[in-house]
Amino acid sequence: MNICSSKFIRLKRGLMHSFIVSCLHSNSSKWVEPVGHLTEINVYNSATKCKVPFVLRNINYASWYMCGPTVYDSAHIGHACCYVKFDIIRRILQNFFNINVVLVMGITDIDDKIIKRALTLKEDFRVVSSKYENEFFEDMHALNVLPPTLCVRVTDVVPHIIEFVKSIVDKGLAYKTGDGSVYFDTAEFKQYGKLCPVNHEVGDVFTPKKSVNDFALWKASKPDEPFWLSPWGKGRPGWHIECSTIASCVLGSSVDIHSGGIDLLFPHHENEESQSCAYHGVEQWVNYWLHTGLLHLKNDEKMSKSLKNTISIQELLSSHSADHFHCDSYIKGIRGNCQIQESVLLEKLAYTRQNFVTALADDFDTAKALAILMDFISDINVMLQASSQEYVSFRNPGVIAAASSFVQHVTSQLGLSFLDEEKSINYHEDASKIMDMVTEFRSEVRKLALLNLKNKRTEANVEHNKQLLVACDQFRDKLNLVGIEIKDHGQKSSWNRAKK
Ligand SMILES: Nc1ncnc2c1ncn2[C@@H]1O[C@H](COP(=O)(O)OP(=O)(O)OP(=O)(O)O)[C@@H](O)[C@H]1O
Ligand SMILES: [Zn+2]
Repeated sequence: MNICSSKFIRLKRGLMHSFIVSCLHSNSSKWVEPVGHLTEINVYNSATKCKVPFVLRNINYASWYMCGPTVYDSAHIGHACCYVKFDIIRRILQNFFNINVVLVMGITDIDDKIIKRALTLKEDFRVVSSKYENEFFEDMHALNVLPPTLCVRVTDVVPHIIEFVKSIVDKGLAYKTGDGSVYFDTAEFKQYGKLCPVNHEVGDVFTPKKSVNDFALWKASKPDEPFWLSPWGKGRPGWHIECSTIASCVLGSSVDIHSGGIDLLFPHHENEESQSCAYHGVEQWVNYWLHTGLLHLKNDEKMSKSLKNTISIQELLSSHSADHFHCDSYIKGIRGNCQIQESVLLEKLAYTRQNFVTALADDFDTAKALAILMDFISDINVMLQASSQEYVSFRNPGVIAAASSFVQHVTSQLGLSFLDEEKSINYHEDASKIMDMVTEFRSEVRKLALLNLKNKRTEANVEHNKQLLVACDQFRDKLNLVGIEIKDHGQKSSWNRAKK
């Protein structure tokens, strides 16, 4: 079995040993439990800082908005970490709890960093952003991350953003400054500080903001910068308003899940929640805030494009390790003398099936679910490897096939690259058949040599048979060099892909 080790992930955020019905954190009082369909899942919500029951407003689907990348440079393994984790959660919702997920991703394709990069490269900002957007989705595809249901670029929704900002200004919750920018008035919006407690401090003399917490909804453009015409003059959207507008355009005034790396919790998500509640006139816009931990470097620095300390996704993919287990040769009958305890294995299979899903329902605890699965795999391997010297006449490949197909099914449902290398050989049926024939021919030669050695006819014969066995071993070693592992089991042999 090959499982991309990068996907053995810990999705636990903080210490969350048991489900706490009533959260002790003060934030819980600001969170309103949604009304609707109660699922079996409990989820850690950054809005409550504890696990809460996962309730869908509508049984037919879960609406999910995910902040996408700012496309001014190549994606790195920090992004891989973030999007792979959410991809696994999405697959768990879809494949283990039968929830129809509508996932919307916003792409920041206009921003200070993109403008700066475009100036350096002497390119139009659209050329830069579309290059890195395409590269991002190619990387995600290589990581087996499912594409979003809908992907929306900021530049596609600028008129909607202007309308969104105007509505907040009209409600008296945002103000225009002398340079033609518009700021959200955090002191005026009483719910500000839902995700992260804030002090309402006044602004400093160097900025036109009333409070340090106030943030730009609309930014006046500088000369030579890309701009859109608005009621406040030439400008472009602020960062936070993009996500609120895209998510609201597609998903409306209430969103089940909103996600991103933990670095986005404040101020990005705090600001998104505030301005969206202000725009829609609702108490709560997002019901469940999911955040993933960040990938740091040894010096504790966050891996990020702007710090230029990144490792590319391609580098990661070229060096992932693999594990193997050898059910196929037993099922096919090549490995005959394994000690398979059918009743023990069936009991273990039932236990694993049940506890695997129970772990996933507990805040998508993939670490625990995979530990349960790995335990099961190791039990199978122990039985497969415990070969007796005697030939075992009673074989039970059915139970091994059931165990193997369960493992393959759940790992593929999680999107893990299970049995990839073996699959790639199986896809090439010819290569697989050739290897079967090579192994069969070699075992036939070995068997004859071993039989003749046992009979010990003449000195010359013994020498001759020893040479045949040496030749068989040399052939095995050569195959190993090209990634094929031959294993001898008494008079029979099997083959599989060698460990990297
Ligand atoms: N090191 C990291 N570990 C985990 N997630 C990350 C990391 N860096 C970025 N992310 C997440 O990836 C998503 C896209 O982030 P973004 O494009 O802003 O990346 P970035 O590398 O942090 O860029 P910048 O340096 O320009 O801020 C966000 O949800 C963010 O939280
Ligand atoms: Zn966002």
